[in-house]
Parts: sequence; structure tokens; C-alpha cells
Amino acid sequence: MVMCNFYSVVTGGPIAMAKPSLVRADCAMSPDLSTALRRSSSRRPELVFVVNPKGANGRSGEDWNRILPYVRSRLGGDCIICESLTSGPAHAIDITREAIRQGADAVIAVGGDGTLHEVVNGFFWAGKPVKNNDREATYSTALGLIPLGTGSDFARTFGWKNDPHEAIERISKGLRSRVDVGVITGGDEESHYFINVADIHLSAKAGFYSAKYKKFGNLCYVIGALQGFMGHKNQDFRIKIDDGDWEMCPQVTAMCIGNGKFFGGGMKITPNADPSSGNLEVVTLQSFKWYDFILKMHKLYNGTHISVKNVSSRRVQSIEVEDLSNSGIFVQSDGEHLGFLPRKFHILPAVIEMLS
Ligand SMILES: Nc1ncnc2c1ncn2[C@@H]1O[C@H](COP(=O)(O)OP(=O)(O)OP(=O)(O)O)[C@@H](O)[C@H]1O
Repeated sequence: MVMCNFYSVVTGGPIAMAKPSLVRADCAMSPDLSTALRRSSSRRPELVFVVNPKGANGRSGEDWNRILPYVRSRLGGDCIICESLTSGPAHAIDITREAIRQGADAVIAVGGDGTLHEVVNGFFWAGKPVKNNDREATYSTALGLIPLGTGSDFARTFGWKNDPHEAIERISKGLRSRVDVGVITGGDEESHYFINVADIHLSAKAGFYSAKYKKFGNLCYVIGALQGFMGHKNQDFRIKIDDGDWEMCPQVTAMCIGNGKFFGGGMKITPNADPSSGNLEVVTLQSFKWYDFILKMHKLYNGTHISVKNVSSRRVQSIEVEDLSNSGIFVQSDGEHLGFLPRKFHILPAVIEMLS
């Protein structure tokens, strides 16, 4: 049944990558999915699975190998399934860009939030959505997800578990819904995209450290937080909401900008965020001391913290953030270290179709 055909994908973006190997396997697909993915062409639909073999400390790769036969049998029919293993950080961006340009019907991230983040970034290039090379094409490439990461926080917003069989069922239905994507600009770098949560200061610093301890599973977030606390100082920011006037935002502990609701391995940090709302939820923690986290931890996990003193929540379409101390305030997006303030965050409403 399987025809393997290795070929290289041409680098499409500004980041020079090792050439990805794309394994193409001819497989069948259910009529539902076939119809949903490819509405107006007789060509066979193509699904590209972008697999991070090192996700969740190597478990993502092992899980993928285990479920691949099921992928083939469940999505059996008349589609083409391409499997592309990432060779290192940022590789998924290039694979995705090339897959979209070549007319893939769906690019499916297989791994954690970091892999999903890279795949989402691959949907854009030079500040614009990547387009199919075939200008006559009447369909767009959908985003899919098989969550197999350590935290897999974006999936939690939809109530999806780290359960590949459940994910394959979802993909097999082929239903698409539009989701918003956040954009981060500034710092003299090109636009950067996030689909889940971008965050600033203590949480971003904790995330930076937790990435080094992924081998400990979800415990990495606790270790990262402890390390982040060392030498931490609340800082005064100034912010500009929806291109209005600058406002002072004193003694910020952490500022979280959510398109999805969860980060840090299940913390419901932006509980009112909804990836199809056309808005971002900004939750700001101010003047927190280390013991506030211990006292309020359960509220942070269940999303009731926004009614607590020194926590505020607002809905925005854009927010610009500067720190007044110039002390190198950490910024992360979807759990990936991005750099330091200043940055501007804004929403691109309904810009991607997601298999949901
Ligand atoms: N072949 C590879 N070798 C090493 N690192 C890789 C490789 N492919 C991707 N990566 C990097 O691995 C990082 C983590 O991957 P991923 O998010 O899938 O798993 P995770 O960190 O365990 O899950 P989560 O982000 O949900 O906690 C990503 O930032 C990605 O850049």
C-alpha cells in the first residue's frame, strides 16, 4: 500500500534550514474528508503531517510511529499522505511554507505547542499569508493538529487531549473552522505569529528556563518558575491599547496575551480568550510577590484569578508594550522564547482554517 518517495523541499523563507525529508505514502481517505478538504478539484487531496520526533522528550516520535498504521487505515481512501520529520528547531516553518506553495490541502502539526507554533509561522512569509503556487486553485490549506507535546496547551482550549486517535477522528471528519492568529512586531525583526498565548516578563522568563527541563515532563514548568523567580523584579511598563494613547502600567509581574486560554502545562491564564473571537485577552498580574503565586496557584489553574486583587483582564485587538527600565524584559510566544521588549501584539481575525 505504501509508496515511499523521498524528496527535498526547497527553502522558502529567510531562515536557512536543513533540507527536510518528506516521505510520501499513498493512502486512501474517507469521502467526507475528501469532500471537505478538496471542494472543487479532481486531484487527490494531500495531507502533510509535520512530525517533531523530539517533542515531549522523544515521546512524540515514538507515538507517531505507533499511530502511523492507524493514520493510514483510518484516513483510508483516495488521498496522499506525506510525512515530514523535522530535523531541528524552525524546520517545521519551511516544511509548511513549501507544502502550502505546492498545494497541500492540510498541514498537520504532530507534536507540542512549539511544533504547532512553527507550523503556524509557516502559514506566513514576509508579513503575508503563504499562497498556493497554482493561482487558479480555489481552496486554501487547512491547519491540523495531533497534540503529542509536553504541555499541548493550545489543544486544551478546545478540550482536546493528547490522544492521537481522537485527533485522527477529528481530522477524518474534515470540518474546518476559522481561527485568529496573533502577530508580534518590533525588535527590528520580521513579524512573528502565535496561535496560543504570548507573554511577557516573569512567565516568559520561567518559560525560557523550563524549556531546558522538558525531560522532566510537566515538572519542567515548576522548575522553570523557580529559576525565573531568582532575581525577579516587578517592572513599570507603558502600554498602548488599540492604537490609543500611552498608559502607565506599574509594577508588572507578568502580562499574558491570549488567543487560546492555557499556558505553562494547563494554567488557564487567559480564561476568556477564544481563538475565533477576533480579539486577544490581555491578563496583567501586578505587584505579585512569590507567595502570591502559592496562595493563588489554584485560581491560576482554574481561571478564576482574574477576579483577584492586582489582576486585570481586557479585550484588545492590539497592544504595544514598552518597559521603562530598559532591563531586558523577556517575551515568549506559544512557549517559545522570542526576545525582549518592546513589542507590539495584534490580532489577524479568522486568518487560518483549522481542522476542528
Ligand atoms: N528534530 C528536532 N530536534 C530537536 N528539536 C526539535 C526538532 N524538531 C523540532 N524541534 C524543536 O523542539 C521544540 C519542542 O517541540 P514541541 O513543542 O513539539 O514539544 P514539547 O516542547 O515537548 O511540547 P509543548 O511545547 O507542548 O510543551 C520546538 O521548539 C522545536 O523547535
